[in-house]
Amino acid sequence: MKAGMSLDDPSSKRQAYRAKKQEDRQEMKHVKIDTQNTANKVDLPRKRFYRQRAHSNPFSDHQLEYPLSPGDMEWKLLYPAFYDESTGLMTKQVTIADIGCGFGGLLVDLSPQFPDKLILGMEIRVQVTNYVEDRIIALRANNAETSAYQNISVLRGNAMKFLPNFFHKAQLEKMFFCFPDPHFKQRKHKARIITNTLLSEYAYVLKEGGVVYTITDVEDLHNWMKKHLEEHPLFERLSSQWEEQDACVQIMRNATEEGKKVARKQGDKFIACFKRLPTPTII
Ligand SMILES: C[S@@+](CC[C@H](N)C(=O)[O-])C[C@H]1O[C@@H](n2cnc3c(N)ncnc32)[C@H](O)[C@@H]1O
Repeated sequence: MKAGMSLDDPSSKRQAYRAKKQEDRQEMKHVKIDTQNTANKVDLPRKRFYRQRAHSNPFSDHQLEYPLSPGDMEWKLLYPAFYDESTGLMTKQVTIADIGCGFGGLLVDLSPQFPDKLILGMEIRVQVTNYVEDRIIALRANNAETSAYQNISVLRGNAMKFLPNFFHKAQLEKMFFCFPDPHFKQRKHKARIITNTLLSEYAYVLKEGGVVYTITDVEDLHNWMKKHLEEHPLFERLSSQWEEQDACVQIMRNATEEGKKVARKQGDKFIACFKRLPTPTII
């Protein structure tokens, strides 16, 4: 705690809470959960201690850590239960990405739906990423006997800059863009997470037949995302019948914190899903 602060001061309470959580996080973040030890219950993190400005500029030079190439990424630190010590290799690779995962609601709900898939949230804001890490630590520790939530993890990253550093070509099966920042003003549109150039990068890391999921409560942003995806030669819109039968669409509608906020206000939710088309052969 900083000198001159008292514990009655809400900001010092937050500092103390964060410092304690930071300590626990360092200790437990990369730990392989002992499935026999079900005694170590961990409190779920409290969101109010992780408040941060609503927006982080994706063009700023944040101090971000990222691997030089996907082969350099130490995934065993994020998914220790999927690391085979005898071979020194991961038994699975990440195939589902939640881009701008916020407080992690989608990750938590997707986890039991896809127990055999590794799911990664990428989030640019530090405190929000810390919250999700602490949430996953608590869920793993509190469900040690079933080994639940071992398949989800989060990392702090700028998805608009470094995706190909993390993922090989055609590695991903699904990418979620749930309630992305709308950047309403025209001069800010270039900061939107779906643009022509970025779509080519997303197409690179997605496998053929993979799916881009989008949902927003802002109609203008929905039209923008739809237009850019429709115009891109490597994506094709999936039908509303397809959306109706897809389990992820149902989860995405209700799981995320933003989605819940919109539901409370009885706002609209606009959904559009697109399939990654085969890359044409150049003759
Ligand atoms: C409006 S919130 C939605 C969060 C979550 N998907 C949900 O539905 O509750 C958008 C999130 O995207 C994150 N974000 C914005 N730009 C990003 C970027 N370039 N890379 C990673 N995360 C980003 C923001 O920090 C924020 O948490």
